[in-house]
Amino acid sequence: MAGLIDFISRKLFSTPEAIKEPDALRIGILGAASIAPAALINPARSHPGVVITAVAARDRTRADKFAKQHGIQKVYASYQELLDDPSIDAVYNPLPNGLHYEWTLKAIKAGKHVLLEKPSCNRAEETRRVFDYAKEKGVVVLEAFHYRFHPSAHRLRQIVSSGELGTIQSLKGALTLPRGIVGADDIRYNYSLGGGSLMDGGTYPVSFVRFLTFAEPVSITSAHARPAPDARVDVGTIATLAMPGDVSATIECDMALPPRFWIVPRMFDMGMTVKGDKGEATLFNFVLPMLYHYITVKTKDGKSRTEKVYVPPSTEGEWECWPKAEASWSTYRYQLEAFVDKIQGRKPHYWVEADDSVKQMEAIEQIYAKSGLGSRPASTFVL
Ligand SMILES: NC(=O)C1=CN([C@@H]2O[C@H](COP(=O)(O)OP(=O)(O)OC[C@H]3O[C@@H](n4cnc5c(N)ncnc54)[C@H](OP(=O)(O)O)[C@@H]3O)[C@@H](O)[C@H]2O)C=CC1
Ligand SMILES: O=C1OC[C@@H](O)[C@H](O)[C@H]1O
Repeated sequence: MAGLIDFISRKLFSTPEAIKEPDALRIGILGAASIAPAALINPARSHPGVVITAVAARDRTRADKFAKQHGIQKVYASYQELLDDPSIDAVYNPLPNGLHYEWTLKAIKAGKHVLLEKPSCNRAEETRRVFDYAKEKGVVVLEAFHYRFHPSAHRLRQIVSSGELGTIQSLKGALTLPRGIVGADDIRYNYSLGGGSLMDGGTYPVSFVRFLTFAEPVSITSAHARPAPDARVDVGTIATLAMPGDVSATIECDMALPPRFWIVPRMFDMGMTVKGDKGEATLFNFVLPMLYHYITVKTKDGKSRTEKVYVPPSTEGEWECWPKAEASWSTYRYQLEAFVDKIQGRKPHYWVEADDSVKQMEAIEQIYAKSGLGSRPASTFVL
């Protein structure tokens, strides 16, 4: 999946290499993770204020190969060695979910800012501790919910908030992948590493529902998990969240949707539909909108329209502090812009606040509790 995203980003959305500023932020990567090129290395190329200077992997040969492939100068054979390098300002943590807590705390202890992959941790309590510690140490930590930095997500929220759809009644969002994309040995199927579909794709529709409604679930009405061979791991989950004001939100995630009627292959679904008493709006592909997306708005007076929002549609109102983006900017490029702005004391165009990340994990844990699978294991790491 990450390889596919990376290939498409490089082929279709590569942006010119920027001339780097002398005081560019030096970022190191913890792990030769598949998502790192798409989420950080490629976006960094066009950012004048960022240089990817180091990578660490548990295996030196793997780190060497990764560094050579991506033109990264320094290589470390352990994550701690990279954290001990005083020339590194910030780290990207794309480790398996169950290691996010430990290595983010260690990075903060080393005085590094952290771009932390989603989901922030296995448990809300761990997320809270991470952000409290970051505050104490005066460093920036950002949960990498990249889709939220792209203008398409904000445009849908603007439509919902404008009242055009009337009183909101329901939302339906998904991130489902057809069978064959995620291998059986993938970290996503490993319970002790924080695996599970809800922890993976499911975090997106949960996060987007919370973003669009400016609210937290009042309760979880229902949650059904389709178990993996390790029954503590969900291959897929479907849940209904009761949101304030009688709004019902259905979220679906799946890492291996079987073909329909055994033969008809399934498509990716990364959409969100919001229905109100005056109309409805759908954002097709809210997760990776840079590849392709559209927003359709249909109102009960018979009108309909389609919008595509690759760059901020205006320079006024809520768009005022958005960067001068190019249409080729990915969600990750927008996210990197905000991460650097925050560290360098500028106002980012959008930010995922600490409390938002904590509440996100609370919602994930509540859904797991309702499905009967329970939260992913708490980290045993003590700082
Ligand atoms: N924002 C986004 O769009 C996406 C985010 N993600 C998130 O990024 C993270 C990584 O995902 P992905 O890149 O697909 O995963 P990978 O399996 O490709 O990478 C995980 C990395 O973790 C390291 N690692 C450390 N300990 C272990 C262990 N015990 N078992 C396995 N790996 C270990 C490995 O590093 P080493 O090189 O040292 O061996 C590996 O490179 C997850 O949190 C996931 O949710 C994933 C995809 C998309
Ligand atoms: O963007 C994504 O889509 C597919 C998932 O497996 C991945 O972890 C997620 O971040």
